[in-house]
Amino acid sequence: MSTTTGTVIMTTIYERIGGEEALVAVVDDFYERVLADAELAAFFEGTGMPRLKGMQVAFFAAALGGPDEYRGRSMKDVHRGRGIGRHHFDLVAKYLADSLLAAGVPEETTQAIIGAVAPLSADIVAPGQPGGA
Ligand code: HEM
Repeated sequence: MSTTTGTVIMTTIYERIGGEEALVAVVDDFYERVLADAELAAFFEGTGMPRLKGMQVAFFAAALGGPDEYRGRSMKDVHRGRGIGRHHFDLVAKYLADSLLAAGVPEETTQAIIGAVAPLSADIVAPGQPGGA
C-alpha cells in the first residue's frame, strides 16, 4: 500500500463550464430552442424574456456551485397553475442538455447537470401529473 500526499483541487460545475459568461450563452441558446418548440412556446407568452433569462442564469449559477445566491421565487411558486406536464418538463431538460453540449460542455458534466435539475420536476410539473408532486 502506498500513501500519497497531494492537494485536492475542488472545482464546481459552475467553474468547470466557464462561469457566468458561459452560462449566459447557454441560457440564451436554451430559450431559443424552447421558444422554437410549438409545444412549449405558449407557456412563455406574456413573459419578459430578458428578465427570465437573467433569473435563469442566477438560478443555474447557484444550483451549480456559483458564488451568488438565487434570490428569485421558489420553483413551486413560479410554475404553479401553469399546467406543466411531465412531457413539457422532459422537453425543457432535453433542450438544456442540447444547449450545454452545443456550448462544448462535456457529456459527463452535462449529465451531472441534468441529474441535478431532474428532481425539480416535483415542484414544476403540475400536481396529479406523472412526475408532479
Ligand atoms: C429544469 C427545469 C426548470 C427550471 C430550473 C426553471 C427555472 C425557472 C426560473 C428560475 C424562472 C424565473 C423565476 C422568477 O421569475 O422569479 C422560471 C420562470 C418560468 N418558467 Fe421555468 N424552469 C424550469 C422548467 C420549466 C418548464 C418545464 C416550463 C414550461 C414548459 C417552465 C415555464 C416557465 C415560465 C412560463 C416562467 C415565467 C413565469 C413568468 O412569466 O413570470 N419552466 N423558471
